[in-house]
Amino acid sequence: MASLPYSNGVFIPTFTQSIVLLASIISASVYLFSKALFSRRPVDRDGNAIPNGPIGLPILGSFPFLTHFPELTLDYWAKKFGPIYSMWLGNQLFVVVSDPQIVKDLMVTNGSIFSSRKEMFLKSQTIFAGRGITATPYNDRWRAHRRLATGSLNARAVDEYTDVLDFEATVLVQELYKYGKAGAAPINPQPHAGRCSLNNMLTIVFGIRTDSINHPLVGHALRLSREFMNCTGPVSNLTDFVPILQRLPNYMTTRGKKLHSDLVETYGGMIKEIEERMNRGENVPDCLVKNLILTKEAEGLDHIDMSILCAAFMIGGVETTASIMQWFSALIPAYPEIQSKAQAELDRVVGRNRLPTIEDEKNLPYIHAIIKEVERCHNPFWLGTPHVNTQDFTYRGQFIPKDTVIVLNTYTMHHDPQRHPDPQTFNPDRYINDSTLSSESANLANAYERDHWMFGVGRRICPGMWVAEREVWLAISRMLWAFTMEQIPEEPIDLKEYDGLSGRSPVPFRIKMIPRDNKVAKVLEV
Ligand code: HEM
Repeated sequence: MASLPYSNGVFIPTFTQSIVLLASIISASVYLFSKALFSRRPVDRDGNAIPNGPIGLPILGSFPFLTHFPELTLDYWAKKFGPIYSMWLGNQLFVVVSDPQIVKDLMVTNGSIFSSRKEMFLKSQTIFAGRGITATPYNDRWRAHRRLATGSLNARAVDEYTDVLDFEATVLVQELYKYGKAGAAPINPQPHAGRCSLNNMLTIVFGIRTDSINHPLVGHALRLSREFMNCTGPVSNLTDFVPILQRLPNYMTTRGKKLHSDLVETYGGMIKEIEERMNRGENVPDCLVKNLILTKEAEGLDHIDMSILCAAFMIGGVETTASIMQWFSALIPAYPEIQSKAQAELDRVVGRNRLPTIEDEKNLPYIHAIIKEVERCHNPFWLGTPHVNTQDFTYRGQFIPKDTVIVLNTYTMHHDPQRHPDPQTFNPDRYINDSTLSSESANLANAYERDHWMFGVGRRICPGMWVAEREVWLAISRMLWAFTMEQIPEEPIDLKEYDGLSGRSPVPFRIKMIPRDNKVAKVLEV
């Protein structure tokens, strides 16, 4: 019997044994990896495989490539793998769609299949506790919430509170004037834009507003929205895709639970106050919460449902519109010639004795174009809010199994050089002949003519887009009417970096907002 090569009880292989051992390990690894790979490329009954895409790492999939600026990685892969490709994040299959016609075919034409949501561990299960219109799967609960949301946000409802949006836009410009010391002091417009959006949502949802940027609710509500944006993101949390991590204590889960209780405490607390006032017979202004309280039995809503629905409004409706105003004010100081052109248009149509109003919008195509271009260049949700298909589906010979997460790759579509020549350049002229509202553009028959994809698509398209467009238009047209916005030479503005994971706004910056003439103080009454 051949003696075994032991030394002090430790196995020391000979050269030949080492080769055999190494070869066995390699072939076992190759076998396991290719088996995993094969099982990760499902096929339909006819043998059609899922769309091609990056291979990714074992267990993690493509997650490690998406941690910072994920939209740039998705864009890179779109160029490599084409307008529809797949990727795995942990155990979850994603299909990334980067072509308007494919988006339309899947999410609009087959909207009955592609309109659900994945109940992500952190966002849906932990923070929203299975409620909240944004994260709810395509079911009766979602339908009820969507009906309630649309009732408060559709075009007709928005007409009814345009005076609120108008008032808050004036307050915004007044505040920028005062805090910027009539152009003498540098100012960061971000918190002011945040309060403008916050007040609009507070009025629509709770029938209240804050009277100053120092009101405690301003800081608190903006912190909650920011925390939500920092905790969630369609491809940001490994916990969502590696189920074992969900059972282990971890920092993100703790943060998610804390955020859930803060949202319920804050917005649920405000709902209770309104209900108490209604029970005492006090006059409560018309608002979403009043409507929810009056219909909660008929709609089968409990306290957590109502709290999370209101939280979804306060999150979805504040950081987003504020973000567009913030990107605008971060970007526009670098383009004095665009400002001058916009101001010439405003002076011609509106004059210097009053602020622009929503009725002026149709006569101010260049302002309209500036806003669309800001939205194209700085969509706060580059990855949108992904949809999920509720049935297996084969599209152009590519299999998309049930429960796949479908990502609308808006970065690639917003930077398609065929649709937007020289796409990295900020150039409002590209929209000068597009007089549509985004809510109208979303319904164009030709998907390639849609202005941009910022509000999502299909049955889950943002129901807040009418209010958002009007609010943003009033704020931006008035800023342009009142101020020349200038960079501070020693404080360059970083437009590449951003804050937030799921919704993005510029990192803090300061500019000079110089009143254009002495009519500004007079019209603003400051
Ligand atoms: C610039 C502003 C806004 C942007 C960029 C934005 C973007 C989006 C996007 C991308 C979606 C997902 C659409 C999809 O699934 O395809 C969405 C959904 C939603 N948005 Fe907005 N939004 C904005 C303003 C608002 C406002 C002002 C509200 C008002 C409360 C709002 C409320 C909602 C709600 C409730 C949903 C969930 C819809 C559903 O899942 O059925 N959003 N939004």
